[in-house]
Order: sequence, then structure tokens, then C-alpha cells
Amino acid sequence: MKERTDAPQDRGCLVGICFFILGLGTLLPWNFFMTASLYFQARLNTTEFSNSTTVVRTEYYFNNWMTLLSQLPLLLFTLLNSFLYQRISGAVRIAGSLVFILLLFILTAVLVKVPMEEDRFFSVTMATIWFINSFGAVLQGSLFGLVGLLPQKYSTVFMSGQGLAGTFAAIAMLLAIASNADSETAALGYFITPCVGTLVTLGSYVLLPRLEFAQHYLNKSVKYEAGAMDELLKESGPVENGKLNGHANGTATSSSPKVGAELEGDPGTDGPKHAFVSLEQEEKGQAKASVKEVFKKIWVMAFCVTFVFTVTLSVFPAVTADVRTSFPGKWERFFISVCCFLIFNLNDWIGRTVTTFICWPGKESRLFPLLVVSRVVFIPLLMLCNVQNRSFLPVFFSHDAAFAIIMALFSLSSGYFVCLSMSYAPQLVDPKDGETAGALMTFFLALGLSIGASLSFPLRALV
Ligand SMILES: O=c1[nH]cnc2c1ncn2[C@@H]1O[C@H](CO)[C@@H](O)[C@H]1O
Repeated sequence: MKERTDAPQDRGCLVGICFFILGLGTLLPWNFFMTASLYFQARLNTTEFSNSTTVVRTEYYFNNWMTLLSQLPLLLFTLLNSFLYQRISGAVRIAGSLVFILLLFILTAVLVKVPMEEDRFFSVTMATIWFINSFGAVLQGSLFGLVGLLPQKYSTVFMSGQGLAGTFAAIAMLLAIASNADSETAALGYFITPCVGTLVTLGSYVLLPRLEFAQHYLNKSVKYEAGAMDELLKESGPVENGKLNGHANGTATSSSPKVGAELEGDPGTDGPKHAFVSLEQEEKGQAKASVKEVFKKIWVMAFCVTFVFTVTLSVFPAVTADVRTSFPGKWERFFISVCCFLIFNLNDWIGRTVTTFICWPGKESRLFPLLVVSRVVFIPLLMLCNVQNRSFLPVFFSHDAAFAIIMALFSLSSGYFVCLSMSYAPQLVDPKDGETAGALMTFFLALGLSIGASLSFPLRALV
């Protein structure tokens, strides 16, 4: 992508690096709490079995609740977006969310050293998860608004950062386990990592308005710090009754450079996706299509993104994080971090990145939704792995390699189809309706995550 001649250069790719870090920062809460599931479960199951008498233990369904209480806020805040955007300025929303996320991570790190009764620990952890993900959702929505003002490639960079957050958490967990420290110190080290990560993210945000290249786009005709941008975004929102805010071209996860490419109207000029482009269009009398009309064109893609995430979150991590290795020994400690979290996040990331080169099946193809629906086979396949404890189903795939292969295909297809759906949707509508398509897809993405999280309860109980 060549820069416009009147635009300053992104020196040393600093703005790119800032947005990459900001993307990574948005998904730190979800990924660090998810990857630490063994730590939390260990603290919740301190009562050991004694001799042959079975001690009755409270089953907390930690992974299920963690998933649900992480994803519901995302859905809620996607719906509440318009309300928040009107009342609180962008700078306050972004910096404020980051500060609260930092405080909640610090609290989690401190709690590692605080002995607590199981029930209370469960309640405190769940409250932390709910609040940290609520702030994460506000942060995510706001940053998508900001990155939308810059050239398209910065959205890609931002979403790449989001994609890497899971791998970052998995590696932090592996290092914590590999260190010879006692389990408390290891857990403390693990939770200090996202504290530092969030601080660095805050630093990137503070640095941003000081960079000439970012200033050029963010301050062009609106005051970045004063929140005037929000007014502008609000006005250019696609939904007449203000239910959804339309600036985000997908709060999503997709890392494809094609997402929202059509927003710019003229793909030849590599100009910024300014919100006011759409204002100008409106002034020229090009009325935007209603949400219903846009939905009619993209419903297949909306269904696909919902379905992909429903399948993914219904078993990951609630079922997959309970799989046990068939090779006891030293490997046991690393098994879940490697075979569940690292494999998932790496392949999810690869699946998204691959869509830069491969876009098959095409956006009109019937095969596309068919393949998406066929991902449902991963649910029984994963449930038939060595999940412990289990009540009803037999173990079909006891070997670690079988589980690893199923996980790899499961996550590869998840990332690939999410990314394709998110990039196809704006291509199915007129360029002027690209923002509406993006906002609608964001809602369905969050809906899929929440439905999946809810389904994880019956599915885990069925194993
Ligand atoms: O808030 C979010 N926004 C976008 N994608 C998310 C969010 N939370 C989770 N995932 C996605 O769900 C899968 C399992 O971790 C991953 O693909 C992750 O990117």
C-alpha cells in the first residue's frame, strides 16, 4: 500500500506497532483468564480424595462460567455501544478501561498470595472476570472506532494483534510451568505478565497522539482528545434509531486486509476510511440502505460467523481444557497449555492469516455455509477425547496426538471461516453500506460467542 503524498510517513512503523499492541491488549483479559484454568481449578478443588471414600466436592464448572461471563459482556456492550459513545469521550473510554483492566489484573495477581475459602474465591474470580471483560468490550469497541480513521492496513494490524493475544498467554503459561518456581510464585509471575502487557498497551495509547502520522488522521478535522470524533461517528452511524454504532468495521477478530476494504469507495486511492466520507455521501443524496435491507444481503455471512463461534465456544475451552494426557509424567504439566491453548491459538491465527492468500469457497458459494455447518462434527469428536471427569460418553480418542490433530483442524477452520465471513460481508453490499454490514457482523460475532458459551454447559455435562 502506498501512502498518500500529503500524508506524513509512519516513521519506523511506530503507529503500526502501537495499534498491534492495542489489539493485543484488548484480548489479554479473556485469554489470560482462560489459559489459567488449571490454576483456578486447583484452587477450587483443594479437598483431596482420601483413601477409598469419595469426598463430595462442589463442582464449580469453572470453564463454563468463565466463558459465559467473559462473552456476555461483549454482547451487552455491543448493544449498549450507542449509549456509551454519546456520553463518554473516546479518550476516557480507552484510557479508563485500560486502567480498570490493569487494576483487576493486579487484584488477580495479589489474590494468588491470599488464602481464601473456595466459594468466596469462586465468587471473587467470577466478579473479576465479568468486570474485566466488560472493560475489555468497551476498549475493543472504542479502538475499532479509532483504527477505522486510519488507512485500511491498520485495521489488519490491529486484528493481528488481537489474534496473537492467545498465543502470548499460552507462552506465558508455559514459561510459568517450566520455571522451577513453586506453583504460587509461578502463578504470580503469570498474572504479572498481563499487568505489564496492559501498562505497555496504555503506553501505546498515550504515545499515539504524539506521533505525526497518527495526528494527521486522528486530528484531521476533529479533536481526538475532546471526543468530538465520537459525535462524528455517531452521526455517521448506520442505524437510524441509534441502536448500533456503525463505525466499527467488525469488532471482530478477523485479520484479513479485505475486511471493510469496500468502505473506502474507491479502492484505488489508498485514503483513510474517514467516517466523514459517509457523511459526504449522504450529503450527496446517496441514502444508506436500512439495516433490514443490508441484513437481507448478508444474512448468510451473519449466520456463518454466528455458527462458527457457537461451535468453537461450545467446546473451547469448557470441554477441551478438561482433556487429560495418556502419558503421565513430566509432560502432564505441559499438556493442556500446549495441546489445548497453544495449538488452538496458533492455528486460529494461521487460519485467519491464510485468508490473505486463499479465499475459497467464494462469497456466493453454497459450499461456504455447508462447510461452516459441517464444523459441528468437531463437537462430538472433541467430546470423545479423554475428557476427565466424564459420566456418560466413552473415550474414543485417548491418544494425545489424536486430540492435538482434532484441535488443530478445529481451530484452523475456526479462524479461517470467521475471517472469511467477516471479509465477505462488506463485499456483498454497496460500498456506502459497508459500515452497516460491519456493525451487523460485529453483533452476530458477539452473539455467536455468547450462544457458544451458553451451550458449553449442557455439552460439558453430557460428556
Ligand atoms: O472479544 C472478543 N472479540 C473477538 N473475538 C473474540 C473475543 N473473545 C474471544 N474471541 C475469539 O474467540 C476464539 C476463542 O478464544 C478466538 O478466535 C478469539 O479470537
